Amino acid sequence: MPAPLEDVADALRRMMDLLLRVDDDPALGHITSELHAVSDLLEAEFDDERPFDKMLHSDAPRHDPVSGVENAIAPPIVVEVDSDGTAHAEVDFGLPYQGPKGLLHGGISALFLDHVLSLANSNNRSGVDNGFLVTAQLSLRYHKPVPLFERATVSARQTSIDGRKVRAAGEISVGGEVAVSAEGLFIATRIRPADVPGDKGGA
Ligand SMILES: CCCCCCCC(=O)SCCNC(=O)CCNC(=O)[C@H](O)C(C)(C)COP(=O)(O)OP(=O)(O)OC[C@H]1O[C@@H](n2cnc3c(N)ncnc32)[C@H](O)[C@@H]1OP(=O)(O)O
Repeated sequence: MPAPLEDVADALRRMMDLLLRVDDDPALGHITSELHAVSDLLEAEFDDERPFDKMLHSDAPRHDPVSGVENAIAPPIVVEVDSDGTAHAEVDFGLPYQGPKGLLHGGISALFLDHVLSLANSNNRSGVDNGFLVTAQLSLRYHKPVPLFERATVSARQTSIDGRKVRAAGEISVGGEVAVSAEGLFIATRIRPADVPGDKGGA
């Protein structure tokens, strides 16, 4: 059963989508008041439960803007990793991710590719220094627009390990055709997870 915070994030996703479907209307003033009332309630009743510092260092995968089940910005996608190390996820991008009319925003493509390339690397770290693997370079090629409301596959695989430098490549495909391809260089930081108090996950 999903945790209550996941349910709340899901309700917020529904609302963000609906808000992009309505026209500007004075009647929305009522909705604004209702939303502020909900935020006031959150501030008053729950604000102290997860101190900001704790939130920054724990359970990062639950908060991130791509897979984070507690983050309404995330669809969220579920990334699976095959035995050969390929990471992949399926996603139907909706209106919150729109750039040109009916098409995916190019920056959103970069965000999702960065994330899935990163997971392809973090799931295959043998021989890599034990720092956080962070993106140092991300190069994208936009071959075709990605249509909204169609099943897209985001996939990635590690391509090389060279000391602290790890490379991965991937693509967003729709209908079996590559729409966006990416190559990324990830570097293991000198700071290690063990140096960060309370860290439970992340890049
Ligand atoms: C929950 C899932 C989370 C998913 C997270 C998705 C991934 C992310 O979003 S990570 C966040 C975005 N990225 C960042 O914030 C990174 C910011 N940059 C940094 O922290 C640093 O510049 C960092 C760590 C990349 C490199 O710094 P530093 O450790 O000092 O590197 P340094 O020792 O100088 O260089 C190491 C090697 O990398 C090379 N290098 C360093 N930076 C770059 C770069 N940007 N491009 C190419 N090469 C580089 C150097 O030339 C050097 O190569 P060599 O060993 O051959 O001489």
